[in-house]
Amino acid sequence: MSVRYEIVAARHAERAAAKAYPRPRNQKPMALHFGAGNIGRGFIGLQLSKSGYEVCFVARNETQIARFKQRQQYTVTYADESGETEIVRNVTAVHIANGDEVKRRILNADLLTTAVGAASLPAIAKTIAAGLERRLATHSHPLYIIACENAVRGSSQLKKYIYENLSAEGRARANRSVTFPDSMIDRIVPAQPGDDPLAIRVEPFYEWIIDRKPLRPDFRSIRGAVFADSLEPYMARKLYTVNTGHCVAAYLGHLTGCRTLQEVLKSAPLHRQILQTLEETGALLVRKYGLDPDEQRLYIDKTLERFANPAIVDDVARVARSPLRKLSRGERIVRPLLEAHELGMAVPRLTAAAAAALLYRNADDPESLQLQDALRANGLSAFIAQHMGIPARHALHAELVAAVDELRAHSARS
Ligand SMILES: NC(=O)c1ccc[n+]([C@@H]2O[C@H](COP(=O)([O-])OP(=O)(O)OC[C@H]3O[C@@H](n4cnc5c(N)ncnc54)[C@H](O)[C@@H]3O)[C@@H](O)[C@H]2O)c1
Ligand SMILES: O=P(O)(O)OC[C@@H](O)[C@@H](O)[C@H](O)[C@H](O)CO
Repeated sequence: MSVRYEIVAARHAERAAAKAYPRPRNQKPMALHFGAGNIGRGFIGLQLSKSGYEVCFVARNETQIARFKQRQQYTVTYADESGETEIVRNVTAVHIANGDEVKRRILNADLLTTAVGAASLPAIAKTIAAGLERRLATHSHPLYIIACENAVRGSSQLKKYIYENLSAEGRARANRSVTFPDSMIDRIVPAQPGDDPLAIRVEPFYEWIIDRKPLRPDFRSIRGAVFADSLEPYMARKLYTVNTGHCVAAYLGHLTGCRTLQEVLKSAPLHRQILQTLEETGALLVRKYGLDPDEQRLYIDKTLERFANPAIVDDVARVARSPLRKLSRGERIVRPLLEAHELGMAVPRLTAAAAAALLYRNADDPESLQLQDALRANGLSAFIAQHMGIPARHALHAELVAAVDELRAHSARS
């Protein structure tokens, strides 16, 4: 193909794309969602479809993509006594490696969401930037990009990765028409057994809180989402209760040979330890983020009930996954440890939970093997200082080392 032909073809494509806006009134708004995994199908796709969007998943699994294209719908079943099932309609999918199709979808999207795992944001940012570059050269229709990950200010993180891959002109244009509201999502969607690659089973509870500040009047509301002027307290409450509690349950449960969260919560001593840890982080949330103590107590009780939900089977391995991420400084273990310490609050249970995380090893979890390799190669103290960001001079450092020693001694005895 000659260079001249390519230029003419590209201009033709851009002119055709420019005509796509404004979109005909009868056409549904379009959402492009990266990651057709548990939360993508079990929460984000469902809410977007209910909000009137046509949803296209950007996925990696060929079988799943073929089924999406063929059926254009899938089912979500609620894990409670009702056993109710909803049909999610107006969905399709495209493979992440199909660059042209992904770009075309980005060109026409009104909303772009992600649920790929925080570690995959840099990788998908490249793909999104390539699509944005083309879109922004063509039209300036507003686009909202919301990362729905367990990550602090995930959309802002994604924005940074996308901007690193945009040209200077692309960045200037993106500043005018692309908005990245941060959000917090909560729904337990365990790994799904079964033959159907699309059907999904979810707990009935959900929370999706979106930062209201950057939204303009053109933002199309999302069914079930709540808009908050300050995301921080909601984010901290969820991270330090649901995710810290989950971690404690999974890492302590793993040490005692439990395979599911349901099994862990049935053990009275483990249940007590999880509760006591959440009382520590709860006290921190009340003090630092001004939460109401009674409401926090109810939130903790509800959270433990959700963990124990007998209508789902949530593997310890899923909840414990990626311990290097979970042991990093801004995450669910170290962040509340440091904040509590700064305020002079004692957190022995949380320290013990951190020790359990440090001992986590599962042959199927590559991060857990890296963690154990790092501990073997450089020692516990170096890991606590370098990876967890708690230097040797910090009082918590010695407390953590002591907690790990105690847990190792205890494991050796039992
Ligand atoms: N499952 C839950 O209970 C839950 C609840 C709240 C938040 N989250 C968060 O949602 C995110 C997704 O979690 P999940 O449980 O759905 O995980 P999952 O493994 O079920 O789904 C992730 C999906 O992203 C896809 N993916 C990963 N990297 C990709 C890439 N580079 N390109 C294209 N696709 C890619 C995977 O193929 C997979 O389908 C995580 O950030 C998680 O912390 C999960
Ligand atoms: O997804 P992760 O690995 O960050 O954390 C595991 C679980 O704690 C998490 O997925 C919860 O189920 C979820 O955050 C509930 O909303």
